Amino acid sequence: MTALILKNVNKSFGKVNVLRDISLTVEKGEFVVFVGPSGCGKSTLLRVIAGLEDASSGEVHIAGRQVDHVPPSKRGIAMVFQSYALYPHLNVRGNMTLALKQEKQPRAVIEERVAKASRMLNLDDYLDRYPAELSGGQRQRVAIGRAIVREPELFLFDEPLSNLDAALRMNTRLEIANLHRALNASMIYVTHDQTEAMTLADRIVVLRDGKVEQIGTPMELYNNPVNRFVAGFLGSPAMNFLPASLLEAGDPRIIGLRPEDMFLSSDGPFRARVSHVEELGGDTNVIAMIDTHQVTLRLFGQHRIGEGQDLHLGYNPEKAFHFDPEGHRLT
Ligand SMILES: Nc1ncnc2c1ncn2[C@@H]1O[C@H](COP(=O)(O)OP(=O)(O)OP(=O)(O)O)[C@@H](O)[C@H]1O
Repeated sequence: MTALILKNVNKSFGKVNVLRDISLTVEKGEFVVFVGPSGCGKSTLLRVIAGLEDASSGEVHIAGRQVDHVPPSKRGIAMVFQSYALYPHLNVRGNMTLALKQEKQPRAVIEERVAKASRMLNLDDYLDRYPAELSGGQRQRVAIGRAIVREPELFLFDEPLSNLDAALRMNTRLEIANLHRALNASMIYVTHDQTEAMTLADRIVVLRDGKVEQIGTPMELYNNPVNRFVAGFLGSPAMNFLPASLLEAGDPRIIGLRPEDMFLSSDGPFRARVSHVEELGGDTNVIAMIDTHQVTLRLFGQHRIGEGQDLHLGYNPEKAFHFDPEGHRLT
C-alpha cells in the first residue's frame, strides 16, 4: 500500500499560487525529503498533507484513504516541528502519552509504547523531567517520541533539526536515520539543509516556486540534474557555472562544474585569481575568480595556496554539465 498520494494539489493564498499542480506518490517505508529555497512552498505542502491547510484543489490520500475532508487528528499522521511544540506543564511522560490518552488507548498499550519509544530515543532517564529541564536535543527527541508512540501511517517532519547546533544536528540526524530503519516507517521531511536531504532521503523532491522541479534518489539528482536550478541546489559547495564563451568565443552555453571536478593544472584552460582559501584540514576549498566569475574548487588534503595567487585550472570534461542560457540541461 502507498503511504501518500498527492494528485494535482494546488494551494493559493488570495491571488498567490503557493503550490502548483503537485503530484507525488510515497511508498510505504519510504523516506522522502522536500527541499527548495525559502518560500518555495515546502512547509505549506507539509501542512496540506497534515490537514493544517486545505488544498485549493487536488487530492490527498494517506494509506489508501482520501483525507481531504478528514481533520488532522484523524489522518493517521504525526508531525514533528522545528519548535518542538512540547507542553511545558507536562513532563516527558505526559507529553508522550497525551495523544494516546485522548485516543482512549488502554493503559497497557500506552505504557508499552512509551517504554519502547523512550528506549529507542534514550529518554528512559528523563521521563519525569519537564521540557524546561531538557536540552534542545532532548526536547526534540521527546517531540519525536511523541510522534512514534502514535504509530502513525506517515511521519511529517518540518525542519526538526534547525534549532540544534552542528554536532547535535549530526547525531540527531543519525538517530532519525536509525529510527526510520528500525520502524520501517513512511516519513516526509522538510529541510533546507542539503546534507540532511542527501543523507536521509530515499528520494528527494526539489521544489521551486511551488512546483516540483525534479524527484529522484539523492544520487540521481546529484549525477543527473534536469536543469541548472537542481544542479546548483544540491551539492556543497555548490556547482560552479561558467559561460562556455570563456573557452570558445560565441558559445552561448553554460558549463556546470562541481567543485570536486576542477583541479590545479599548469596547462588547464582557465586562469583564476584566488580570492579566499578555506582550510578544512582534510580538504581545502579554494574560492577564485575566473574573469568576473567566482568558482570554488574542493581540493583533497592540505595545500599551500594564498589569497591573490594566480592559478591555472583544469576540469574533467566527462564530469562537465552543459546548460542552455535558460538553464535547461543539454548534456
Ligand atoms: N497563511 C499564509 N498566507 C499567505 N501567504 C502564505 C501563508 N503561508 C505561507 N504563505 C506564503 O507561501 C509561500 C510558501 O511558504 P512556505 O512557508 O510554504 O515556504 P517554505 O518553502 O517552507 O519556506 P521556508 O524554507 O522559508 O520555511 C511564501 O511565499 C509564503 O509567504
